[in-house]
Amino acid sequence: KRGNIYLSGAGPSAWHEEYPVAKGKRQSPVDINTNKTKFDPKLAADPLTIRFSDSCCQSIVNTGISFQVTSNGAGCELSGGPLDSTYQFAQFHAHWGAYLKTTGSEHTVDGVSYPAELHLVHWNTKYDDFKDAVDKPDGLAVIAVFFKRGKEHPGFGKIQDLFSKIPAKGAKVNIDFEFNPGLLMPPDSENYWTYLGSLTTPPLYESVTWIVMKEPLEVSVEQIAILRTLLWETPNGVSQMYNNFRPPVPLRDRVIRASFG
Ligand SMILES: NS(=O)(=O)c1ccc(C(=O)NCc2ccccc2F)cc1
Ligand SMILES: [Zn+2]
Repeated sequence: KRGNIYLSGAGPSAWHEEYPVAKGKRQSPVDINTNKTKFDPKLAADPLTIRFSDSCCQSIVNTGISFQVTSNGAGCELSGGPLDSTYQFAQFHAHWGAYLKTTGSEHTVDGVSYPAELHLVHWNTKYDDFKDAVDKPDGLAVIAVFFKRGKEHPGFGKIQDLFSKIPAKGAKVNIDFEFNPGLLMPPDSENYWTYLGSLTTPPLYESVTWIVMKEPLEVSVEQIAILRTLLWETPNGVSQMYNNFRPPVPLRDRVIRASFG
């Protein structure tokens, strides 16, 4: 169906036709070549401060290209590290691959994909609101957490239990239990890479300071499979949602900094 940005036309490789910025200087995602990242002691000197609260997640919606847990941001703020101001949490969603495939994440590390990638989206509070911030060069900060197959993650499972309630694009339910997005941070969230990039879906605004956690979060193989039980529209009708990721694009004239040596 026309509406599916990954499956209509030639998919991500055709986005530049409608969104010329797709071939811009600070697009995302990128491959993180660990031989070319640069340790920046300033990132360690001013540690990233990630604050989440138990009461910040209001609802979960099927956006037609992922699930999205939306927050009013109360008590959920990000500052320090590469950031020059305070960013407020707005939502988290994910991107993933297909059954029995190793692809799925958007960022890759030394050319290697993870099966899925979580994005925790924050907006710069120097702007009035998310919509005002979304297209400014310093408007957004997104924490990316890779998922890897391992032990079950009961916390994420509580969110996945809601997937059956949002079967179609636009479907939305309230989250009536406490869920602290901090549960989705990897055990060690001091080690990260950071670079200036963009939204990874149209309109691809070059407004994101990316903070990519080095350590992946373990979830079970079943939980990776449950991501694909969400549904989306395709040219052949409604089907399981998968491969909702943009592959890496050229780094161009950027250096990815590391918070660790
Ligand atoms: N995958 S990601 O890089 O983390 C990403 C984060 C947020 C958006 C978004 O808010 N799009 C809707 C949107 C776009 C433009 C203006 C307002 C919007 F709500 C898109 C991609
Ligand atoms: Zn995303």
